[in-house]
Amino acid sequence: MNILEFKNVTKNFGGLTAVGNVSFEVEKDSIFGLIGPNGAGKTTIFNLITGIYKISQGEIYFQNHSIHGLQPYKIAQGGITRTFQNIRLFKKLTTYENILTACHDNANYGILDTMLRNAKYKEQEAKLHIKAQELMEILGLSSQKDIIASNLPYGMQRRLEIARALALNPSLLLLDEPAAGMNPDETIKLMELIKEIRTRFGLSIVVIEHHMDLIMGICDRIMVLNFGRKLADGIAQEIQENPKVREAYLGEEEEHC
Ligand SMILES: Nc1ncnc2c1ncn2[C@@H]1O[C@H](COP(=O)(O)OP(=O)(O)OP(=O)(O)O)[C@@H](O)[C@H]1O
Repeated sequence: MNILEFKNVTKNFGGLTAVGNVSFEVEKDSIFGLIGPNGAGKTTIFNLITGIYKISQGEIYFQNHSIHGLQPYKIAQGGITRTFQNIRLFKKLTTYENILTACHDNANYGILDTMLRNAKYKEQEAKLHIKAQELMEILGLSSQKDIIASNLPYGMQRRLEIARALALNPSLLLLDEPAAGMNPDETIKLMELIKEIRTRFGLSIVVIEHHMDLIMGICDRIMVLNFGRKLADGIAQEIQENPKVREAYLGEEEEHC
């Protein structure tokens, strides 16, 4: 069963086609990799899925329902959350406060409950704190609990962003270059973490990455974009052996890795 389907999706910015007639499917519970050279259209695909950009042509289905025209907050509430290439955190809040704030998006008490500090409020608050604590532990952030986000090492900030995205209980998680700025050791640990959260939370994941080891090591399927067009898709071995991909992307990237 597919959790996400792109059917002939195009996104134009004036005369520029950032994504041109792209179709692909993401199978439920899988990790799907999105790769391609700079400017290939990868982040535009995330912005189309999350409703930040409106598609010019085609259709996007999430759990078999079109998400065309839905506001970003509706799409997030429906179960798609993401991290960003440029980390977005509450920089002056601590690690714990950042996670707890995200958990509060799921709170279902009203202003009156908050003012009265009644049983409903207290019960919900206790649950949110338990959840924030759990996420902090799973993401390996417990020792950084009271550290202000902007003072965290870069790799920890990326983990914190993932924790915040998970706080919204997604069924599809979009990770935009989660290993950017990480050293090889941090990248290997992140690979293990992504696999673990997929299993633990029963998630499907789409990941954009330039680190080929990470993509090839964790993805069930990979799609390669080049100049907004789909160049190839398949399992890691098929992608690695595809001469068009090697020419357009891998050869160039191997030099950087
Ligand atoms: N809001 C926008 N307005 C105009 N052009 C845009 C906009 N967003 C993206 N583009 C253009 O669309 C193309 C694809 O950009 P996109 O950011 O999706 O690439 P990418 O594959 O994510 O690149 P990178 O690996 O560098 O992040 C680029 O030419 C970019 O300049």
